[in-house]
Amino acid sequence: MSIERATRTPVVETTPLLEVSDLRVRFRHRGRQVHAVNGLSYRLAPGRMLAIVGESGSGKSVGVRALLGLLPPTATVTGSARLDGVELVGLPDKEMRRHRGADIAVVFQDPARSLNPTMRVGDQITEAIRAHRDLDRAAARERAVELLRLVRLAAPEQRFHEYPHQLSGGMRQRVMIAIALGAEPRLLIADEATTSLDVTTQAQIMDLLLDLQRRLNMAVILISHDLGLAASYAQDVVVMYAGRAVEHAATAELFEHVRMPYTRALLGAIPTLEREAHALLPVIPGQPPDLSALPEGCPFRPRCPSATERCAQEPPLDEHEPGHWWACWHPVEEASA
Ligand SMILES: Nc1ncnc2c1ncn2[C@@H]1O[C@H](COP(=O)(O)OP(=O)(O)OP(=O)(O)O)[C@@H](O)[C@H]1O
Repeated sequence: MSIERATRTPVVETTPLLEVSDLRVRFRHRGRQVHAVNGLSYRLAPGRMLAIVGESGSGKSVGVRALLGLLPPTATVTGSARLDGVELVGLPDKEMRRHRGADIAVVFQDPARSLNPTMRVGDQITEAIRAHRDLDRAAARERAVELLRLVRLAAPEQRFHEYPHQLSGGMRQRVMIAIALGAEPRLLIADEATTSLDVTTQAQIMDLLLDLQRRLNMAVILISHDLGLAASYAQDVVVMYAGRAVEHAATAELFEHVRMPYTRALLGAIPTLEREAHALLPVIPGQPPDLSALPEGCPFRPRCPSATERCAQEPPLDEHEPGHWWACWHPVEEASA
């Protein structure tokens, strides 16, 4: 996909670009097995933004790092993640490196740590472009300036020659996005990419991501603990708990017709002031389960007000209503939702 095609009207396609099914990630850690991702399944169509939300430790990051081959050697990944039909799980390192950056790119939370402090930002973008595309240095540099313009960095020709410390946090994150776009990926993963930014800059970066997603018909996965951000920008939402998707639907459907008690607890746990400030770290009474000693049955059971004996058996993630999946024996009734 090229920038030249950027003005193309996005096509709403239903064939998934990414199909994750029964993804599992275990870590060997101090003689124990940490079950970080436990049968995660979801789909993402091209040109859509999917938010993956959940409390800290629910497996959001590990679940996407597994797609990128960015897990340490202590991790074992099983299940399936197909990107445009290509199976990513078990892909040899060399092939994974080819896909990473080229087909899937990622922007992390901390641009200061992701950028090389000793290199001019323009050179870093140029390098990223040349790693994936057969362009000579001059053409790649021209393209780098074009990308800086695309991510709406003011005075891109001048910024090209600057070092990361000369830029603000928001500008650095724009540079990271430019680097991620260098190879024209089909899928961009933003892993808490705006969390360290102030509210105004956060909104600007999110507007930029949304605009790029639409103009380039790119799929975006937004990993966030901020439900307000997910509700404002994403078209689809996956709610994760203890390494599983527990509810999945289009955003409006999910927030208007919450069915999973965990999602409702997440929503209910957001204090109003924080909701307005978009600084959302929901607090639900009780603790998430120990991932090295997961309980039998529904993992939310010990914290769930609706739990019964039936919950000792794990509920499957089923499509109970068209486009709305949940994993619960006792879904929230419409009236009380
Ligand atoms: N290298 C590792 N070895 C052992 N356990 C790990 C490792 N990396 C992650 N984990 C565990 O996997 C679980 C899921 O982590 P993950 O980072 O995906 O959570 P998250 O939902 O993204 O949370 P946060 O919002 O805090 O980043 C956590 O309990 C974490 O401690």
